Amino acid sequence: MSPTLEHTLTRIRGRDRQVGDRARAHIDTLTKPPGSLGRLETLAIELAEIRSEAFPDVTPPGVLVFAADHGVAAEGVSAFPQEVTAQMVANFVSRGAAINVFARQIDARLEVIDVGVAAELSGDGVVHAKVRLGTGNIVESDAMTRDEAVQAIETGIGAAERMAEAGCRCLIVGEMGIANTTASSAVLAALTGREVSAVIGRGTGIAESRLAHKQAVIERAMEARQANTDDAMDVLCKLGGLEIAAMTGAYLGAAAHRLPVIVDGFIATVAALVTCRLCPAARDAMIFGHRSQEPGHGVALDTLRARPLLDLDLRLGEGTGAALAYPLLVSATRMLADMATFASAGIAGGEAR
Ligand SMILES: O=C(O)c1ccc[n+]([C@@H]2O[C@H](COP(=O)([O-])O)[C@@H](O)[C@H]2O)c1
Ligand SMILES: Cc1cc2nc[nH]c2cc1C
Repeated sequence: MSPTLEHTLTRIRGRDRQVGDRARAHIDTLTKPPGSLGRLETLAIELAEIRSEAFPDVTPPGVLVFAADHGVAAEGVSAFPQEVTAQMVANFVSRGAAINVFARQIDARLEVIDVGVAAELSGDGVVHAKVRLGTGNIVESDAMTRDEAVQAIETGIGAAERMAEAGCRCLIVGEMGIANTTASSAVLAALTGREVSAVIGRGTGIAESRLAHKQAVIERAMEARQANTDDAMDVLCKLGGLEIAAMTGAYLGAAAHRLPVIVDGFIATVAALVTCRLCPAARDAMIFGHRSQEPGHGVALDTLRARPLLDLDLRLGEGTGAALAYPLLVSATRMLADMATFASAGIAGGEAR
């Protein structure tokens, strides 16, 4: 049994600033001009604060990929058919997807979790936690009920908990779901009050000429669903997705376990925004891996006051951008733990000290 959402929310504390101060003081004794390692220094301090350890360790990492389908795919909002979600899950299982390659590169434990793929999947290599066969088409009905959203969130919490119990010290969270940029844009527009035109993009690569159709679909869905924009849970249920809900749970579970969690691209960041509206303290465990090409990602990042580590023009999802950013976290912790100090190396301090 996964821990409940209610219980997990009570366990989330913010960062440990005292430990951060100790890490900062130590960094200022290391053999380099003060501040010269720039954002690697702030990253090391953030990791110390999240882990509540002056010398944090982020190895080994764990990768969670949540897969689900979206009824709104029927409106022709993606460049790919819905079956691709299930087909990509099979690709994750046979270890051929980009996230498999990058997860191997960083020696990560990887779990693929079916929270709502619109096909019966069987066999090993997938965690079977299907809540339903895809969401409702948000133009016609709510995406899911509140009970279904809570079930998906608790699946995410349970997955983060398994990674913590397996000894993972950092989490990477990704997703797969045809049409999920449509659901994510709808959630983002509802939660920020921004125009739909400011938060949409080409997703898997729809033609520029189909963007107006995608915008109209989202506007119709928002008009029909009338979500309470002050209630992130209502927005998630009416306009969101099962993998978005599960990612929300994984972020909450990570925060409850003091696991730094690297947020991936557009969909993952919209899930991070839902998470922070449900539990503002969960923001403290998040490190933002990269800036996706999807235009709405900038809006989501700005809303969360987040500055991602990388900007590589990615727009894949699966957790790939987060996995690519992970080695920087390792470098930050190694810098903190392994560099010589001015005193130990017998090097004269400069004026700036
Ligand atoms: O992570 C991103 O920023 C990102 C941007 C565009 C597309 N994606 C991926 O593409 C799929 C959604 O695109 P679409 O066009 O079907 O809505 C889904 O499987 C995502 O993982 C992911
Ligand atoms: C092939 C393919 C791989 C993906 N991985 C994440 N989203 C995806 C969408 C498509 C279409």
